[in-house]
Amino acid sequence: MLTVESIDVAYGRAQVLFGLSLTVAPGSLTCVMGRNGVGKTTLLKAVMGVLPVRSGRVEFDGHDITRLKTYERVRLGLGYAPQGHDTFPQLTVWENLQVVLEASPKATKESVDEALDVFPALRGLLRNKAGFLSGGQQQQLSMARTLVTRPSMLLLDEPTEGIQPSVILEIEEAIERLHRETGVAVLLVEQYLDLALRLADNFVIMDAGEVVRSGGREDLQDPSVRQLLTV
Ligand SMILES: Nc1ncnc2c1ncn2[C@@H]1O[C@H](COP(=O)(O)OP(=O)(O)OP(=O)(O)O)[C@@H](O)[C@H]1O
Repeated sequence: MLTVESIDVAYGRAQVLFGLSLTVAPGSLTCVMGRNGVGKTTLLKAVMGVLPVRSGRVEFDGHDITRLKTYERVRLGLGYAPQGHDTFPQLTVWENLQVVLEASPKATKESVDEALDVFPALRGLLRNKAGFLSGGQQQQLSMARTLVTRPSMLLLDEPTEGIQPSVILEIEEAIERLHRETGVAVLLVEQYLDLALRLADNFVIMDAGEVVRSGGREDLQDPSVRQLLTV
């Protein structure tokens, strides 16, 4: 469903991704792991079209999306919850969802309801301003907002980053539930090996802008994998 073929991505003169390739199968959950600064966020931004690729190709659901605008990729079924959750802090939870409902052709009142079914804790907070929510609640809102567009594939950038341990489990359960119940494919950037071990069907490990290891969940137990993730 998603094929990234040998992409190079740079910030000005600083190249960050070097001929990176990966595939994500329909309905699967693939975890992208690797030390800080290896290019995980850059990869997601390139897939979403937030950053241009210098060379290589990105294909989604049979479409060559390499040069498409971000909104066109969203229309094709890609959803993106960026690092640091990125909600509108002055708007209420309901208004945050409504923005997407108004802006996305595929969004309907039912898709808002379905998103809230995945994150039921948000139902009691609909009138609260997003800026006053806890980090964990904002993260849930960010993921719910993305679900409103009815994606067939969701890119999640470190949803557990900076979240207190008691809430991490809640977020993990929500990702598991949304993956299982909606069948959406997930490309998840995640630092916690334990969480990846519980959630991932497949994984890739990046180092210095390249994929250096990939495999199925069972391969994550391998000591050489742990070594690639240790600072
Ligand atoms: N806007 C930018 N301009 C220049 N360099 C950048 C920019 N954003 C990121 N970089 C650099 O690109 C490299 C990869 O960054 P990226 O955020 O993709 O890594 P990451 O693996 O997601 O790291 P982390 O786990 O810390 O989020 C880093 O060396 C970073 O300093």
